[in-house]
Amino acid sequence: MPDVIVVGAGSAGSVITRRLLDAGATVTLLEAGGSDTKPTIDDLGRLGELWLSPDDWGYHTTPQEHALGRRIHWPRGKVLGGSHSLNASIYVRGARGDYERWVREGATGWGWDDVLPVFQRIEAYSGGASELRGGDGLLDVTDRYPRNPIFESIHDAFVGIGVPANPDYNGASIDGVSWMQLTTRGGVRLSTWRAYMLPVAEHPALTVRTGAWVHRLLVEQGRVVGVEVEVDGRLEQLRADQVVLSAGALDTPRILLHSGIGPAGHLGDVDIPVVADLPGVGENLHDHLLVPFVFETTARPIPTRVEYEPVAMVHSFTTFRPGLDVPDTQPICFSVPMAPVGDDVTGTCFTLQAGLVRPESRGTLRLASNDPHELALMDPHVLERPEDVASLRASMQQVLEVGAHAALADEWGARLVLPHAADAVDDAALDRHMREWLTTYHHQAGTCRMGTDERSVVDPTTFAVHGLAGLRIADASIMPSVPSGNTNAPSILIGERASDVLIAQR
Ligand SMILES: Cc1cc2nc3c(=O)[nH]c(=O)nc-3n(C[C@H](O)[C@H](O)[C@H](O)COP(=O)(O)OP(=O)(O)OC[C@H]3O[C@@H](n4cnc5c(N)ncnc54)[C@H](O)[C@@H]3O)c2cc1C
Repeated sequence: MPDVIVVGAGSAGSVITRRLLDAGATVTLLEAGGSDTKPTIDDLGRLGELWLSPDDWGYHTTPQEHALGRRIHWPRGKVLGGSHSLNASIYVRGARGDYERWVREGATGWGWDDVLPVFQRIEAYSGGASELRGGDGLLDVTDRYPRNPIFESIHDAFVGIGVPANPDYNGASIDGVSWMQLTTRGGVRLSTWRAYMLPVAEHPALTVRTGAWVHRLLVEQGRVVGVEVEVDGRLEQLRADQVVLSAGALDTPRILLHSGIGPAGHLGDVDIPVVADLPGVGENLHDHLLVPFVFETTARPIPTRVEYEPVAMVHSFTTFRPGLDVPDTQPICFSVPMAPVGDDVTGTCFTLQAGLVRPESRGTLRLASNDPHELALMDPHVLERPEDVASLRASMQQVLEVGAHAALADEWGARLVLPHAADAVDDAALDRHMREWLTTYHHQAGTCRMGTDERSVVDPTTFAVHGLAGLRIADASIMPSVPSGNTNAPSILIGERASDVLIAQR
């Protein structure tokens, strides 16, 4: 019998598996997706080709009332490496205040001073080790890559409108405009699957099963004893001493609900017998949001992308909302159009995406039925809270100012083509654009949040699910609230800290 079953070979699950193997455990790693050997995975600039491909779960939200009733596509990695195999590989720890907020939200032991050494342990930072950065971790983090000149001008434009340049947003402060730090090696995507697991792929105590879709947990007398998994259309039962769910913010709660672990009322509605009445499972669903502004360059073309060149290199963190100690906005800039433009646009295009990263709106993930094959109902309630609209509006106004700065408008002849400048004249027009074009920033979190109150799901110290033995959860679902930056590094952090606990308790 294997010691541990880990469900999900994504950002967190790959880390946990490696650390457990190093500590002498026997591990079965179950991954619903397949191998990560495609060139589109290697090359960060081709990430868009992976969306709605077999490597993407291809999820969509329910119709969003405050986004003109649109269903928003939520790509999620269904492949070794998980979402780290189809993301932009931007490495952002988040702000000190994000983790202090986690503590206030009930995640005891997750303050900045607790997490900093773990971030350092993860990183092999191109800038080298310091009292704030790690130099010899398993994951390469680099800002040393050839820079496309359009990004030099975008960076200059941010500085030109008064945003401070920050040479290391993962250092003393997150604030300001920065060159992104990416998880690549030799220019090629480096997921945690590749960094942590490939070197031990032949380990005798490791079994990796791809195409293994876990439907539910096996629970006997309050103890999780294994999983039911679909492989090639057939159901199997696998047993272990411990099960770790690292299936991500959308699939971890889905597996729990199909196991009868969740709000009793909802489970009754979909005819699933209640194993544990945990009202917080599937609650607190939230995400970061983006709104694209596409500019055509009429004075000179953006140099053609070369192989492995990332299409995003610059981002910026600013706090607009009064009373916050962390940024509420993080615009992200692309050297390509990130939304369709009209036939009249013949030049090259870049995109400045306004970004909301301190959302207050909260939604739910629920089951449509007791059939594990059926899409879950994911309703993040985007833009329900007025604070979110205000922050996003401020970010939109900031990127319009950046686009109009001489570094772009004069040097490149940048002109707004989405929305057309004539359609971006007043608040009402910008509000329409926001709701029409809003997309995900891909940072869903919080659906099994850590805490000790009655609506929390996971104990912040042990990673155990309240009231159940034999089960741990370690992925983006346990974040009490999404940090003010991209969620990959915090998910890896969660994987590292969960493995510490599992190893200590063996
Ligand atoms: C398109 C995109 C771009 C992004 N860009 C960035 C970025 O640049 N920087 C950043 O910091 N963050 C980014 N993110 C977010 C970041 O990748 C995620 O927050 C992070 O990967 C989450 O890690 P996780 O371990 O929680 O889940 P995942 O990495 O998603 O891992 C979950 C794994 O579980 C598997 N799984 C799910 N259900 C089952 C099941 N029932 N049975 C078996 N296996 C299952 C999945 O296939 C997957 O491999 C992006 C995400 C996406 C989708």
